[in-house]
Amino acid sequence: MTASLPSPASPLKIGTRGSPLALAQAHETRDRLAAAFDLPAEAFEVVVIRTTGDDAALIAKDRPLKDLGGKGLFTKEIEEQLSSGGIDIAVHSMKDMPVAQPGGLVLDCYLPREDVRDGFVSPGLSGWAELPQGAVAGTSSLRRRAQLLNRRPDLKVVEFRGNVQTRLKKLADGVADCTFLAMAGLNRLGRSDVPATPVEPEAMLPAVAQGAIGIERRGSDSRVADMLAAIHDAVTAQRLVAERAFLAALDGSCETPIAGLAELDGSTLRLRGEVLRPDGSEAISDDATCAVEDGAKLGHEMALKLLQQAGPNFFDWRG
Ligand SMILES: NCc1[nH]cc(CCC(=O)O)c1CC(=O)O
Repeated sequence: MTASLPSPASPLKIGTRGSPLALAQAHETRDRLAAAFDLPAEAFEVVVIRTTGDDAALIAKDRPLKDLGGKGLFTKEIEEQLSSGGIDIAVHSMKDMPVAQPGGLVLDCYLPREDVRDGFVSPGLSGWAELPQGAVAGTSSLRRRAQLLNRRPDLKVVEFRGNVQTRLKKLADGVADCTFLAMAGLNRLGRSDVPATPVEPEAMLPAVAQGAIGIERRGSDSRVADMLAAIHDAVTAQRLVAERAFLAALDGSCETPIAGLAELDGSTLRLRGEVLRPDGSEAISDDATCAVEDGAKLGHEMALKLLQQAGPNFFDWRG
């Protein structure tokens, strides 16, 4: 590499939200870059950026996140800092990222994907089949709510937000009988103490891009582009291309119950997708394969097929 590498005197600035999971992801990114270029950790500076979403979530603790504001609630300030040069890269959970980025910014570097599965958490139980009739599930995810009600219409779902600790406390206090947490988050936080049972994708298809970390950069910054290429995971990228094309064609903001998962078997890509009515009364799904390089096309076509099957008003219905 010809351009100069970061150093303790001139560190590469890594922007992130301040939650424990966001920090863990920023540190993983720093450690991978440091290892790839044989640099000390001090050649990087982790910059915590407070977002409108963080503030809104603090004020309106019991309201669904989707009611708190528009697109990119948790990324706006971070992307502003990236555009203006306050930071050099931004680390994100890809599950929370809109399908398109603001002009001048590029999001095409992914770290190796973690466990994609959701974890079912209910002290003493290993799956929702064991919950008694009418039990209460806590989740703020429209997807998980719709999927669970689709499989167990007798259950009641209540709004459940907050970090891992908060949610476990709510379970202990009896606010709900079970909750769901992404296995990826628990693993990245080293929380093997949390009694989470992984739910197989056949039972609950995960969110698009669940378990994947993406690193955003300025399109004009070729030094950073070269550095990120060294830690980029091509298989994760091929999977996310298909999943995000599926989401984009469905116009999936996080306000629609949508699930999608791509997996590779050699040069074959398998994509599974699901859309649901918010109340879980109906679920439409598809499962198809293609050559790895055709993932975007398959994602787009699968979305159109499901939209056609769903018909008008499918997503409008409020349960
Ligand atoms: N929307 C919150 C969010 N964004 C990413 C993760 C977990 C890590 C991941 O899926 O990459 C979580 C928490 C959760 O779903 O339990």
